[in-house]
Amino acid sequence: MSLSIALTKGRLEKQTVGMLEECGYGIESLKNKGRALVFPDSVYDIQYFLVKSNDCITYVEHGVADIGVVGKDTLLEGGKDYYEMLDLEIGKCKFIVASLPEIHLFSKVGHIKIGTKYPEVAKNYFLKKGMDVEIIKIDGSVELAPILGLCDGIVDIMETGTTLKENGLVVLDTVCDISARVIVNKASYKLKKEEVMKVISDLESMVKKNALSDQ
Ligand SMILES: Nc1ncnc2c1ncn2[C@@H]1O[C@H](COP(=O)(O)OP(=O)(O)OP(=O)(O)O)[C@@H](O)[C@H]1O
Ligand SMILES: O=P(O)(O)OC[C@H]1O[C@H](OP(=O)(O)OP(=O)(O)O)[C@H](O)[C@@H]1O
Repeated sequence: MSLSIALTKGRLEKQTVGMLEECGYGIESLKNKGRALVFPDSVYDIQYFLVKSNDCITYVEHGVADIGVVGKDTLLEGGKDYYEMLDLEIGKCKFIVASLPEIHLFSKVGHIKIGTKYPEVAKNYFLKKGMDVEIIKIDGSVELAPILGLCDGIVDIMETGTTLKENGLVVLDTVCDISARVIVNKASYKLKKEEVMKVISDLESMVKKNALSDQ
């Protein structure tokens, strides 16, 4: 049976394609892609498509993609109607809480405003802390918001820490680690189990191989 795999384009794309290639998948069309969005595998009966991270979940939940590769950040913020099968241990970064150093966010009295691209993650974090905050949704360059006074602090992704540092912000807490995950449509898991599990186990052996070579 044929498989459809949704890959998140952007930061995760190159490493995901690299892992598939190392597993022996025929991904030449993904490497020389131009403006195409759908790519046939030259070895297996698989088609890949490249989508934005939120859309990856949508395609998998609706069964248009049997399998998806997407960041844990997007999974924590989005829907839940899929199986999360594997941590690819690529695209590693973390969710952090940050602010300007002079804002004592956790001891601040009165109304607290938090800017973020990830309102669900931020809401759940502050709920667990027992803090009542106002969440302000921002679509990008989140570090700008506290500098301009839109909010007191942010919940955002940190990888190297350069963006925070260059904008004079300090990390106050880590919310959780993030990495790319493989998700599977629930019906595909039952109806195409053999094909789906082959992809998962091929990728899993690559994760193990990468972990060994990192030691
Ligand atoms: N420094 C980083 N900043 C953001 N995401 C990162 C970073 N490092 C790894 N990632 C992972 O890469 C995924 C894709 O990020 P990318 O910036 O390519 O797309 P995006 O979050 O949809 O943003 P955009 O809307 O700018 O395309 C994220 O969901 C996250 O899991
Ligand atoms: O710790 P660093 O290595 O500096 O990376 C973190 C930055 O990268 C992401 O932004 P992105 O480049 O995706 O742009 P955006 O803010 O427009 O989403 C994230 O939101 C931080 O701003």
